[in-house]
Amino acid sequence: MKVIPLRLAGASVIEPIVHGDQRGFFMESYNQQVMQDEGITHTFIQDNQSLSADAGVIRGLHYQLNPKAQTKLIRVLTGAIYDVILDIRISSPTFGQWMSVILSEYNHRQLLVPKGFAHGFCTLVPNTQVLYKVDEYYSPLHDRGILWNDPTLSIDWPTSKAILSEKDKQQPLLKDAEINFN
Ligand SMILES: Cc1cn([C@H]2C[C@H](O)[C@@H](COP(=O)(O)OP(=O)(O)O[C@H]3O[C@H](C)C(=O)[C@H](O)[C@H]3O)O2)c(=O)[nH]c1=O
Repeated sequence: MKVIPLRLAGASVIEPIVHGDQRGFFMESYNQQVMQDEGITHTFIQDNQSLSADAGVIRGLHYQLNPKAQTKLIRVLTGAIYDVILDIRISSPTFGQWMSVILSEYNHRQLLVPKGFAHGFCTLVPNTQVLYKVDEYYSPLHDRGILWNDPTLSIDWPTSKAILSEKDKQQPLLKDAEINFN
């Protein structure tokens, strides 16, 4: 497994070892000991899965407030996503900065998103299934979001049609969002 630190401190791309043969492939999509050996010591306690039926579905930008903030380990089972993370750690030198990574069933890449980041993705193909591990349970009371097309962020989402939940259509701008990350 290869861990590639990203320019937003704490975030990494993880590239698992893929064993291909004439049947297809096998990979250990998650191995706690291997992760710990790479310094990724989170204890993930919940697995999530979403299916997006169409390309252009945008889910996010979401986060949970402290003390229920979540580290997320994201991968794509089928399809492909343009995954976006936004640094919302108030004292971070990269506060308000975002970056994107393509995760797909073909590149097998995973994205480690630390606490203190808002997360979202845009599907690139129909029937995209995203799996992700989190190290804190879902807490609706602590669930927050930031508007996907906040003009101060100028996230260049790869879609002109943005299929959104009603909740995500009404998320606050970053300047109005409730944030409690140092
Ligand atoms: C996140 C979550 C949601 N739910 C319920 C709440 C709603 O009734 C339903 C759909 O939730 P939501 O619309 O928030 O799902 P997404 O828009 O896919 O949001 C997720 O995808 C973005 C990209 C993220 O990074 C977040 O982790 C997560 O919020 O599932 C649960 O029961 N447990 C959970 O852990």
